[in-house]
Amino acid sequence: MSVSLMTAACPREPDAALYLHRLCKQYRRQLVLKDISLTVGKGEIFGLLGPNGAGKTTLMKIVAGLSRPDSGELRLYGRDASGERPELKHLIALVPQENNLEREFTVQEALLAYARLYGLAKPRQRLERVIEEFSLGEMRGKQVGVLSGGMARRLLIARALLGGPQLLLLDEPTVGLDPDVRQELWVMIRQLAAAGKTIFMTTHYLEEAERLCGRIALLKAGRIVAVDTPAGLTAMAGAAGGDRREPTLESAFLRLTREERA
Ligand SMILES: Nc1ncnc2c1ncn2[C@@H]1O[C@H](COP(=O)(O)OP(=O)(O)OP(=O)(O)O)[C@@H](O)[C@H]1O
Repeated sequence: MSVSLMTAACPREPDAALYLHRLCKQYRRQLVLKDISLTVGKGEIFGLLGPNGAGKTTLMKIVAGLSRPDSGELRLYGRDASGERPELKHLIALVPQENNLEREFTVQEALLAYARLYGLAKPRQRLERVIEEFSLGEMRGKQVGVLSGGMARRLLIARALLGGPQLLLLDEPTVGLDPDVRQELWVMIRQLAAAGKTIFMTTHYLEEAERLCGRIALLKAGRIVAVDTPAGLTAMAGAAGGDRREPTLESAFLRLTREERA
């Protein structure tokens, strides 16, 4: 099957929350990201999918400003973000895959410490706002180390929102969580997007991507092989034929990301 790069209802660059053009990243001699071009509109829930080692976390880190691209363009809300960008610091927040909360702190202390570390104005006011929005009131005195996986994840997202970012980067937000908690987080993510936040997320759960994401980019060995809606990607797999079963996002994922191995 030949792979075409499809782009469904791609937002125009001036309106974009995130704009990437021919972005490349190399680690030692390995080219990890190759000519990544992508536009994510404001308020979108956009999924970045791909097999292990495809480059998802590397791309997340670059967008978050934790790593620099070697070449290419990166713009956030119309502003250049490929180099030093202190003025964009509060526009964007990354919720990492691993729980990096200080276990000895209480929920309240963890939030306050973060607000102070990032020099946020009115830290107590911000703290109270996220505690209310994330229903953390009963947990505020609890030690972080005793929180359930779901509560810790909720706290990580609340912490990321303290600075009022417009673009939220979620790296595998529901990994290791039970189905109930996962669904709770989906509701929360949808509410954030409905409130105007842009969500750029990675996940290995195709059902999650299908339920949450308006559009998905499939990354394979550092290259984007397709960008489309979940339905568009599924249809692409169906159109390729060769399989009598009903096409699914999973079959699309497997086809498109296994292509060159065949
Ligand atoms: N700091 C680093 N130094 C050298 N190579 C790295 C570094 N970080 C990542 N890589 C390599 O870059 C490639 C992409 O890794 P990355 O973690 O971005 O993939 P991923 O799609 O997030 O994978 P996963 O789904 O397993 O989390 C891999 O080959 C990895 O070994």
